[in-house]
Amino acid sequence: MTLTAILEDIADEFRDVSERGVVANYIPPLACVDPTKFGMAVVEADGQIHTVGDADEAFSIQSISKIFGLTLALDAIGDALWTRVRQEPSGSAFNSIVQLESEYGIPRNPFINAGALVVSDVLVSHYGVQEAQQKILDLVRPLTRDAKNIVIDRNVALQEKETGFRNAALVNYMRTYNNIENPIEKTLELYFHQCALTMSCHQLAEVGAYLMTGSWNPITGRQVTSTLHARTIMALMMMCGHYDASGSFAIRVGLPGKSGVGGGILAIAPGVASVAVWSPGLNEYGNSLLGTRALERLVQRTGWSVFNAYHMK
Ligand SMILES: NC(=O)CC[C@H](N)C(=O)O
Repeated sequence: MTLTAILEDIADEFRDVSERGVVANYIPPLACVDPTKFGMAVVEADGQIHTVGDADEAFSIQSISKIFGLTLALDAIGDALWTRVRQEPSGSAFNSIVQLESEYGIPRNPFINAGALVVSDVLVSHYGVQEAQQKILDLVRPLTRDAKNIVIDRNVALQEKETGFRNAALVNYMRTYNNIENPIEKTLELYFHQCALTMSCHQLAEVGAYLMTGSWNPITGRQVTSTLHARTIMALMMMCGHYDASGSFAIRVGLPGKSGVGGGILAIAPGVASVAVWSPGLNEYGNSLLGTRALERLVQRTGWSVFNAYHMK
């Protein structure tokens, strides 16, 4: 069976499912997204792409953008980043504050909100708010064949700013431990704008393909980061990419993955495929309900889990 046929099977299976999770409602524009949307895109190692459903419709990638912020921060300051954020799973919700007090304002990892806010603060110190936003766009846009609607949605960023009290609390709290260097408004501004990156599954699978190859984009041949940074990012995706559901994602799907509250997930089969899925309804952990199930199905059909011993046969 071809990959395209497998994707069509998966989309067929989920088309009429009524239990689709709940769209994120704490960021007003995300609350209006149609929960029946479903798209999937797979880029293979040779750059070939397969898509199904709403794979060309742009959505808010939210926390998936933390991958790109982290890529830039590692390239900017290297290992110095790890003095300000750790490399360990948190076992708590994406927006949790509880560990910060007993751990002196040092977040567990760069994929929970507190950690991503530190990454944003690093980028603000290094580039300034405006230039850092441009750096993020300049990182992702050249990695896809068609980047014209990859934008930062200012309305999403603004509306999140107006309701983002929890993120403001996290930054303020870390500042009391001197783990935020800039005025909190600046760090938050970059964070909200980064989260408001908008692209389709088709584009996201192409943009993420530099992780699949271990550092370069298979479409353009362009080197994106170092192999060490790509490996670090994927290890963190495996351990922390789905917050307090990262363990069950690793068991069910077995691929490094990163979710966002817009309902997207980017998952990487190293050396094999870069996969993006979008279904806006979320489970209780804030990860796409059907997106996770679709990835689980894909791996059952292809054997792509990194924990499969099939390649040893
Ligand atoms: N998990 C997510 O996608 C969270 C991102 C969102 N912008 C927030 O900070 O709450």
